[in-house]
Order: sequence, then C-alpha cells, then structure tokens
Amino acid sequence: KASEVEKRWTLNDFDIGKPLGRGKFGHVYLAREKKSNHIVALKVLFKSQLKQSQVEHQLRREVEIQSHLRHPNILRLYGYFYDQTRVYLILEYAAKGELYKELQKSKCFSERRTATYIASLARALIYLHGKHVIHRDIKPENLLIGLQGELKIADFGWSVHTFNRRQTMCGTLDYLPPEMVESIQHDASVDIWSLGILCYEFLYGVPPFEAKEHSDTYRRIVKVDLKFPAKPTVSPGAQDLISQMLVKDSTQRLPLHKLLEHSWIVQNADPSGVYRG
Ligand SMILES: CC(=O)N[C@H]1CCN(c2c(Cl)cnc3[nH]c(-c4cn(C)nc4C)nc23)C1
Repeated sequence: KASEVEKRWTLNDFDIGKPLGRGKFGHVYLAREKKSNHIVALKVLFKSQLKQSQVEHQLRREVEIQSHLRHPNILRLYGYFYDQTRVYLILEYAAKGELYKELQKSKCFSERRTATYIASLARALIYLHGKHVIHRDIKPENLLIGLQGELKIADFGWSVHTFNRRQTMCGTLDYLPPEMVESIQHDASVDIWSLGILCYEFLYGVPPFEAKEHSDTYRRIVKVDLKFPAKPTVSPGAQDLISQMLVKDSTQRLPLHKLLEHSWIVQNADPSGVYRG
C-alpha cells in the first residue's frame, strides 16, 4: 500500500523481539509493529560500517529495488528509516527461516522438493528480469522459507537495475551499440547460471564446481567441468536440465520460460509452487 512507503517509521513503532541472525552489516530482529501487531523482520545496519565499506549506494539501490517488488517468492521490503547511527529495513518475516540450514540438515533435497523450489525461483526471476532487475547473488544463503513452505529470494544487496546505465538515453535503445544491447541479455542470464548451480546443489548437497582451492574452483567454472556423481535418486532429466543451464555461452543458456516447460520440472514440481513434504 502506498501509505506503507510514504509513512515515516521510527523505532518506537515496533516492539523488538529475538535476534533472527546477523548479516554482514548488522543484525536482523523479529519485531512487531505496535498498531497493526504485524510481525516483521527488522534489519539493523550500522551507518559507520556502511560508510567504511562504501556500500551506502548499494544499500540505497537495494531499498529502491526491493521496495517496488511484489511477488510471492520475493521477500517484501515494506519500508525503512534511520536514526543518528543506524539504518533500519522493515522486511517481511519468513516464518520457516533460512533455506541453507534446511539443506545442511537434510544434506540434499528430493527431486520433487528441488523441482518445486527451482520452478518458483524461475517464476520470481522471470518477474525480476521483466522489470530489468537482475539479482546476481542467487545462493542458498539468500533464500528464506515462508509459512507455507514457499521460497523467498532475499538480500538484494547485489541486484542491479540493468537499465540504470542506459536510462541516460531517456529510455530509447536506438542509440545503443550491439555490445551494450547484448550485455542486457548477458546480465539476466547470470541468474540462469546461478539457478543451475542451485539445482545441482539441492540434488547433490554440494555445488558442481566445488574444490579445495579457489584457483581450482575458478578453473572448473571457466572450463564448465560439470560432472554428475552416480546417484540413484537423481534422474537423467535433472542432469539434462542442469546441463542446459550451465552453458559457458550466456546466450545459449536455457531461457527461464523454457525451464518451466522442461519435462523434469513438469513431472516433479508441485503446481502450487509449494513443497509440502
Ligand atoms: C543476511 C540476513 O539477513 N540473514 C538472515 C538473518 C535472518 N533474516 C530473516 C529475514 Cl531478513 C526475514 N525473515 C526471517 N525469518 C528468519 C527465521 C525464522 N526462523 C524460524 N528462523 C529464522 C532465522 N530469519 C529471517 C535473514
């Protein structure tokens, strides 16, 4: 609602509850807005830390982007406020917590759970890309689980609005050279690559190019050294989908709308987009 964004919030509007976790720049607390009794997650960031890490512009962009997004698989940002020393983000509370903890607990996910999550993330990315936003940081740590078991993409700290550089031409693409028009395509396809990594990690419990040394991981990524360990619970369809997403040439990666039509997704994803176990 428009009122939510324009309203001037202060700390006095909230009862602060237990800490939910800590991000790099501060903590996230369970909180309740006093008038509505609405439960939220209040992310508290220290201005001093933001300044010394020069991420104020990134935070402004995160707030600008996330506050305008409305999608069931994207964590809402209801508003923000600040005081002398801190910035506060009023975020949707995801009642079932962090996905990476679930993945650690169960080591890996079934094909049904994986396909359901991947399909819902693909729909969220289609929505994001449709608004010329790319997330650029899709990984288990940035995924939360809502009350019904639905996934929520959080932490838009690394997202960018791909047209911000190009808006200087006041919206027209006519004057852009091929490499800039192509890079708009390129930008969005980085999220397809990350979704492929995520699908692999959900099924095998580890990301595909993991190695002891960073230099080895780097080498395996640029070579797309993709191997599928023999695992009876992972079908050829899953390997086919992953192989179509982890393609070096970004223009050849499976488009997200095609992912939703892939037989392995159609056969395994729960149509409601929610994995009920
Ligand atoms: C970097 C960062 O913000 N990471 C996490 C911390 C908690 N935070 C949450 C955010 Cl931003 C929103 N909702 C959450 N729900 C939970 C949570 C729920 N349970 C049962 N356990 C937890 C934990 N955490 C959040 C995001």
